[in-house]
Amino acid sequence: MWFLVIFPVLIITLYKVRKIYTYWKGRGVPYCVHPLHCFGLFSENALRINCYSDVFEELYYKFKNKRYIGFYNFFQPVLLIRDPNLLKRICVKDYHAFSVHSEAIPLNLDEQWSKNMYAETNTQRWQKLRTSMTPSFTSNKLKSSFPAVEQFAIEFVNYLRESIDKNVTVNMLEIIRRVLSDITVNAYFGVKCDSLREPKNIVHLMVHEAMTLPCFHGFTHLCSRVCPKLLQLLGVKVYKASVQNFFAEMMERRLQLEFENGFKPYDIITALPELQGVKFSNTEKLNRSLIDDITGHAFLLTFAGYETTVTTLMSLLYELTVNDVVQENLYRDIIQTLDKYNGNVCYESVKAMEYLESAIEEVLRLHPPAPVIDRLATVNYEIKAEHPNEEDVVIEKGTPIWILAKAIQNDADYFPDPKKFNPDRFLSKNRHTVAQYTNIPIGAGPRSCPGYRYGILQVKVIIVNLLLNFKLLPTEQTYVRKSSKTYTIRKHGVWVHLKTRLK
Ligand code: HEM
Repeated sequence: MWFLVIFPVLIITLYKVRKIYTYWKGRGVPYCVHPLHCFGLFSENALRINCYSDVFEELYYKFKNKRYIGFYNFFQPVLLIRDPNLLKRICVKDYHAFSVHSEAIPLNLDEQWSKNMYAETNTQRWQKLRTSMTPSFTSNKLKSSFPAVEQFAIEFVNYLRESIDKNVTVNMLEIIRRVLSDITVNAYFGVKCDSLREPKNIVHLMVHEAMTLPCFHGFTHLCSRVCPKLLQLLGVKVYKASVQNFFAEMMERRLQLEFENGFKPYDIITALPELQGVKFSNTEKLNRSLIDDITGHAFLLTFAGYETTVTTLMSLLYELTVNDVVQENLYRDIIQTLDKYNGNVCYESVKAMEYLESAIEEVLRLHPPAPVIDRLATVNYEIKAEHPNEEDVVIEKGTPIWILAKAIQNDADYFPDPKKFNPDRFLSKNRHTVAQYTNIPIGAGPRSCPGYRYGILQVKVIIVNLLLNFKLLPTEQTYVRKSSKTYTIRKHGVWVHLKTRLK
């Protein structure tokens, strides 16, 4: 009896699954077949079998000479882009047809998350947010944020000097996380912490908690792709309620102080459209839903800016530690530039360090914090055949597009000896050799990163202060490679032997 029910259900399910997984074949798009096909190749990541950027790099080389690849993310067909000209069309020329990001987190899971700039699908609301934020990253604004960042970098070096013996080996990951978390909460929430000396302070612990989004991990991640309704039923949010409340209270205090006493940490928050025209001249309590929205934006800035900056710094520290010649070139660049500025570490002198700029560009090429850039087709879009083995393909509205940034940036056709850390590639005399759209660590087009210059400023100031005081030497642990299964950052951190430089 049961058999009569189960058998037809099984046949219908198999038919539907087969229909999904023949989607790209039916369109004449080269596609990948994989042992874990029924969950899409992304399951490798969700099941913690492999790091997703490694999976994509493998695919990139497997489909050499193809401009795009059909792929399945669980039950959803996704188009992977491997050609720089096609990525230019998607992100820049025909931007209007791909103006939003695909859903990293299902939008109906958390209303507050869906309102932030990255997740916003309404292009008019996105434009308003973006326009309000852009002036916060001009050179003048960055210059005004310099003293605060420099102060944290000095504290960082003082801490290293105080807490270590003359020659010592440290894991930089936890220390860097603490410094950058202090810089971040100071900039957006106006709170001053000393997480170096008080690593268990509640604000730092909460930042850490906020950055480990449950939606991106293990079973919850699998559920968010396969059955988001289940997560809705279970009440799973992007951020835990305790974390949300903690930061909302901090934001409320910050805004009260700002509007009552003219206190100004970094005006990126007060520039937000939600706060335009709002009067806070009296002390009555601020509207909670407004505070929640503003906190949501501050969370995005923290999420988008903190983890990417930590990753960039860790990769740079690693490469400098294992490449002594590059480290010494950089040290020389710092000393020689500072000589021209009377030894002053200031916005202008740091900006003038060309080799430092090139080293950061090179580390972002080699280890981009975001290995894949995504878009969503907002209309049906035709990709015309350009090669004999291609057909015209219509990309249906609603199809996610994933651009294989890291794989492109590590392709020997664009960057000779691509795995070599070689900042010279980006010196002004060599820059013309870098082909357009082959290096996109901050994305491309109108939706590229608005805040990276602030992140890079933090990286520069910390590296300058560190190298002026210490030489970075490798130890056995430095060479152990255990990258995280989900992120590009080295999970076990970067072990460095610090040797005090004699002044
Ligand atoms: C080295 C540091 C950074 C890197 C490598 C980086 C990289 C990226 C990338 C790849 C994107 C997606 C771009 C696209 O889809 O085309 C992005 C978006 C974004 N980033 Fe960054 N980022 C960095 C630092 C920051 C900082 C410090 C902030 C904030 C202060 C920030 C705020 C944002 C925001 C708000 C978006 C979403 C933009 C939108 O959807 O319009 N980023 N970033």
